[in-house]
Amino acid sequence: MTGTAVKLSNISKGYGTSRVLHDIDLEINAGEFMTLVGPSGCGKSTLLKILAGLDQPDGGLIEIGGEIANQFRPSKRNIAMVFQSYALYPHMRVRDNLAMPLIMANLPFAARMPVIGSLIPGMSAKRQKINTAVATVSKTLGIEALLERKPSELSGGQRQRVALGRAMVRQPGVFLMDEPLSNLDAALRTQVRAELVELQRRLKATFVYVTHDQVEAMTMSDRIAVMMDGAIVQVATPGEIYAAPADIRVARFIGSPPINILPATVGAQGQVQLFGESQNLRTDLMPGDRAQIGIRPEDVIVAAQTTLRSVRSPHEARIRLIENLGNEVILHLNISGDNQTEVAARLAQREWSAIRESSSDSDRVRVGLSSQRFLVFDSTGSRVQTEEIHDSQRLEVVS
Ligand SMILES: Nc1ncnc2c1ncn2[C@@H]1O[C@H](COP(=O)(O)OP(=O)(O)OP(=O)(O)O)[C@@H](O)[C@H]1O
Repeated sequence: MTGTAVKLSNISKGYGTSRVLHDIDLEINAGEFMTLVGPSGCGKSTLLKILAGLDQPDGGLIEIGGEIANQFRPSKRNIAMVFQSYALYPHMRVRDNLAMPLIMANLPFAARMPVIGSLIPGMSAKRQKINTAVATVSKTLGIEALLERKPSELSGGQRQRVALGRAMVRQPGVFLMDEPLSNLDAALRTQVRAELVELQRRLKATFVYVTHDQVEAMTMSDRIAVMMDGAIVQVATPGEIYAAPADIRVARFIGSPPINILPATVGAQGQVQLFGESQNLRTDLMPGDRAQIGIRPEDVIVAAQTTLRSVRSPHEARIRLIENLGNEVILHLNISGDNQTEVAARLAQREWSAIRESSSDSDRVRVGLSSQRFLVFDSTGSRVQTEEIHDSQRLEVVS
């Protein structure tokens, strides 16, 4: 099984008067794990259905394996789809559920009858081929022991694997998956997530995977396409999406806890100003423009309030809430003097314990916001390039 490339150009779609997809362009490489991620209602499932042939676009081209596929019926598109509801035939054993797509594609109606079918010449060879394909897929997915069971006798994870097996038997070039893990509990989700990635690498198949879960998107994908309001805002690797989001909506959507967004302005020489103080960063924005600074919670420097160990040019902050996650701690802080500004900071548990031990004030900490870590967005939310002005006042923890 090898993957097939997919290209979507200018895809648009509306229902009634509302436009759901706006000129979508997306190229997916053969053998790539591409995830469509975005908030509920942004158009992910609609795009997947259009790719599958279950819905028609109002405009635009769908190319699968280099061929224009707009007019191809779903069964002719060399794709298989796995939905969140596994849609297994409840009255059939797992073996028959797995065989069904091949039976429908390869055996004429009469040959599907148990008795008459066995009398039609040439059919037993075809049946044999189908049995072999079912055996191969069950071995790949480790579900051989389940073949004689009905779906009601399976766990959620096992059903999910059977649904995947049913997609695999026809050896499609492209797998489309719409939230396939959402019916699984948290522990099983993590396990099946890893299994799916491993399977995709092994099959070298093209996966187009829809989820609203950013953790799934970040951990599974070669590349992620972030969708907002019917448009693709950014297509990039998980690392790039996290470190260099093109848009403030992408920055906010990826990362947990979410990125901190602080209001800023632009000074006379283009320097970024936060809390009225000039930062070591310059942008091409016009003096007087409004800007927004994004800083990830793990990039917020926290130090004890009452010890020598502190932060240069610190902000005083009051601790509003402590979320203890065991291995790490999320602090929700109010920057003093400006109770409107809330900042979340993420620390390793060890770091937090050290701060606690060295501080006599359990309500307050010092916070450093290093401009080196700032992502700067203009007033429309597009990220802008920045340049460091000088190095001498870099914020850092000093002893
Ligand atoms: N058949 C339809 N008729 C009318 N509107 C529809 C239809 N299908 C989808 N929509 C609308 O199109 C928009 C996009 O829906 P879609 O299901 O593609 O979003 P999604 O990103 O997959 O959301 P979710 O994560 O909640 O599944 C939504 O506003 C939805 O209400």
